[in-house]
Amino acid sequence: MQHQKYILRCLQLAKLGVGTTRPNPSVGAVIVLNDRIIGEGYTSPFGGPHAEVNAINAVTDKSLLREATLYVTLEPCSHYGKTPPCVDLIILHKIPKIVIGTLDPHDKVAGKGVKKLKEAGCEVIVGVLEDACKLHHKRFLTFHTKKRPYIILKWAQSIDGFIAPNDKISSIHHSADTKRSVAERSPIWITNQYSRQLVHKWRSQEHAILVGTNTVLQDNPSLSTRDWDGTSPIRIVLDRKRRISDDYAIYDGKVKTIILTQIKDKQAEQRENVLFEKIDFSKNIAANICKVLSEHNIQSLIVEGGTKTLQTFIDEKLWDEASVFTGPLAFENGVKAPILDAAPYFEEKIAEDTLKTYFNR
Ligand SMILES: NC(=O)C1=CN([C@@H]2O[C@H](COP(=O)(O)OP(=O)(O)OC[C@H]3O[C@@H](n4cnc5c(N)ncnc54)[C@H](OP(=O)(O)O)[C@@H]3O)[C@@H](O)[C@H]2O)C=CC1
Ligand SMILES: Nc1c(N[C@@H]2O[C@H](COP(=O)(O)O)[C@@H](O)[C@H]2O)[nH]c(=O)[nH]c1=O
Ligand SMILES: [Zn+2]
Repeated sequence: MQHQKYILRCLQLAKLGVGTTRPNPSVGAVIVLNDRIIGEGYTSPFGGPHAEVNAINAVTDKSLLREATLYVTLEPCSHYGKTPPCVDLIILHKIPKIVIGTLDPHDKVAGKGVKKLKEAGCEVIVGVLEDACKLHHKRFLTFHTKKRPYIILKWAQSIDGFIAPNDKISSIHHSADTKRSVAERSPIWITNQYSRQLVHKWRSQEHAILVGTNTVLQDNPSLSTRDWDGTSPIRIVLDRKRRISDDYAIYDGKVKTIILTQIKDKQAEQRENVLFEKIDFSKNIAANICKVLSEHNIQSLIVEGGTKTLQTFIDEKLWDEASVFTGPLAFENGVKAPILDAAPYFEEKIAEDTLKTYFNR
């Protein structure tokens, strides 16, 4: 129980760094002596010290470390990256006992951290609150074990199961939408301001965000985190036939944007912050998308629609988590929401909206 209590605290700390530490995982660490926390820390933004180093640095009287226990969500690193190995510092300070949530599958660690600690005479316990630690490190673990990003599907549907009303569809098929200029295009909001702010928080935690062509043409989304204090994810946009013109917000140059297309031309590639990647749209599109994203070292992806794009990931079984909002509006007709044959793990209310969370297990 004692071990669980401190790993839980490590997890609380680790959550504070999510979205800022890539490509490193956001790890949490606490140092305990006589059932009291004497130091704690979490991973600094990329290039900065790891959680264990921050926790050790937080202990003023370093002599106490010789009798203390270090708790950490992930196996301490044993290799030189931007910073020296954490195990060396642990050994240097003669910390006798290390309790680890879960092992690090990274090629350069994978058990070597534990081995080095044991060889130095430390007592090492692995696997305390392991499932919770694996869930917390889901992006990093998925990327290194499955060689693809962790994939989160997200959409908002009306009470009668549509993601947009019909008048939006009619204008998709007349791409020269004469009624609304590009600047005037926006989503029909189904969810309330609190749900939308939560989505911006989620965006700040993910490495990339993907939408389909029709979503861009209809909504002109910016896919930013403007309602949350955090970095906007890399924008990934499907545009097989290059139907999206330069005046859409995705081409504003503010965030790195990758257009997945069949048509690549040198001139288009010269836009600021925009990259074009060719993919095969004839089959296994979700897998082809994952392949390109992995090549860009993208560790996580939130797919925000529309239905065709989301259903592609569902049908190819390439998703890990889904967040589905249901708002109080009824549309009667329109773009039907994706079909997800799964039972929710959680259901909660956000004012009048309902949020269901699914895991693909
Ligand atoms: N409420 C919500 O949460 C959301 C609502 N929306 C709404 O949804 C509507 C758009 O949804 P939808 O029409 O489903 O469109 P999408 O945004 O999913 O775009 C579909 C287009 O993207 C390309 N594409 C996507 N997947 C594939 C695939 N598997 N194979 C080939 N091409 C693919 C195709 O472009 P091409 O034909 O050029 O090849 C296709 O026509 C809009 O009205 C928008 O407002 C959108 C997002 C979220
Ligand atoms: N309509 C709808 C959503 N729509 C999604 O949000 C995108 C627009 O985001 P932004 O770029 O921030 O304006 C839009 O293109 C679509 O992917 N999301 C929601 O949480 N609730 C909603 O009711
Ligand atoms: Zn480290």
